[in-house]
Amino acid sequence: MKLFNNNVQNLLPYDGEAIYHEGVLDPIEADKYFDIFLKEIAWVNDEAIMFGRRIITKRKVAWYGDADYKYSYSRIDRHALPWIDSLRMIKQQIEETCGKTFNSCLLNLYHNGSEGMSWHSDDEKELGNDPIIASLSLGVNRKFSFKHKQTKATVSLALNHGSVLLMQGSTQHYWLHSLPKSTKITGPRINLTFRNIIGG
Ligand SMILES: O=C(O)CCC(=O)C(=O)O
Ligand SMILES: [Fe+2]
Repeated sequence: MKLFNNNVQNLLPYDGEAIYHEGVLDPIEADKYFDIFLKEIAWVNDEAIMFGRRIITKRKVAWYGDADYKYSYSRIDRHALPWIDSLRMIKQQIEETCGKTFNSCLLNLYHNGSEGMSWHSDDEKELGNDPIIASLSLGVNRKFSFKHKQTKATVSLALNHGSVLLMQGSTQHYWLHSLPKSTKITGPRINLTFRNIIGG
């Protein structure tokens, strides 16, 4: 495991901080966690209400946390499951590496490039004013993009196997982010976003 302090560089030109750390997990460790999470996480298809209709996504999700937090987005209430050992271990490793603590984790499973995540900000009130989000990527490398809400400036990067992207400061106020779909991508990816739910 690498420490975070070397070569810290903000990818965003203004109005937020996004710091990318390659190789936080070495490939063998990252492979191990990918296999464990694929098997052990209680994956479910995500639901959202759009234009008054209930949509079921192909992407799978799961949400774990310290307590039975209620968290709402896309107009659906979700309840956190209690941590399992493998998640507790990786959470501790991420916390030590980035020097922050987290009380919940939202996981995403993208089976292939036909699944992605559209433009959004993680700005739900449960996350507090300037949320700190640590996003661990496992599996195939995928493109990730930011777009500024006013200037429309974009910043893109690859999120590689075993990397962590830290988003903090005013990022969620000013920037949207997305995981674009790509027909070229045939393999699966698991993403863990560690967050803090305030006053859950
Ligand atoms: O899969 C990713 O890297 C992005 C996930 C994301 O933005 C989210 O869960 O809010
Ligand atoms: Fe997000």
